Amino acid sequence: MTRFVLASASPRRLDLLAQIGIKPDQVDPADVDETPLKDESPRNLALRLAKLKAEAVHASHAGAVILASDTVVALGHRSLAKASDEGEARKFLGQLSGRRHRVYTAVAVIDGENNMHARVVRTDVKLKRLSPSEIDAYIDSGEWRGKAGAYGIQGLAAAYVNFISGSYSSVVGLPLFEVSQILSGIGYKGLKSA
Ligand SMILES: Cc1cn([C@H]2C[C@H](O)[C@@H](COP(=O)(O)OP(=O)(O)OP(=O)(O)O)O2)c(=O)[nH]c1=O
Repeated sequence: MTRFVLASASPRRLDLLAQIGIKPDQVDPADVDETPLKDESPRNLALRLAKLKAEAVHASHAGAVILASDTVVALGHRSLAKASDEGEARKFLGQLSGRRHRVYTAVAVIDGENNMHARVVRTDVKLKRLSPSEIDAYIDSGEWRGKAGAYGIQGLAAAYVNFISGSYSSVVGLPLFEVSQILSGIGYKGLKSA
């Protein structure tokens, strides 16, 4: 069977792939510059970075299927990526508090013949209005680390999510329906059938 390489350091993405029966032959995270371009929309940022990550890893795995992804939380035209420290995480949570936002996750797959297949999935999410003590407790939990927008829907923050419309798995890090569609489309055989 064609080798499958996950170009991601995210443990969530590995778990999500396992959920649909995919165990990568190798995990080879991509190290790319995630700085947004001037006036780049959150959607375009997620798509560009997912493709960039796939391409960066593709070079060293000829003939393999490569999968990479990127998640961006969007508030209006603003992109909230991973918070770099507690102060930024606190700022992001304050901005998200009580407001609806969008989560864009892009997935990019390069097939065994070097063709790129990419999709972006939008999910709308709302966090309830957070009190200062709720923000403090969440910061103390450390769960904000390494997550776009400084929250993880799959953990403690689930208690604060009062609305979601779209793809839950995409918010966690990988839109499983679209991943499965792309992999079926390229004839990849490692999918678990439902
Ligand atoms: C909004 C949200 C994001 N996240 C995570 C998914 C991604 O891992 C992370 C966004 O950062 P990304 O840059 O998309 O990914 P990453 O740096 O973790 O891994 P890699 O680039 O190697 O693939 O935020 C959650 O786990 N739960 C959530 O609710």
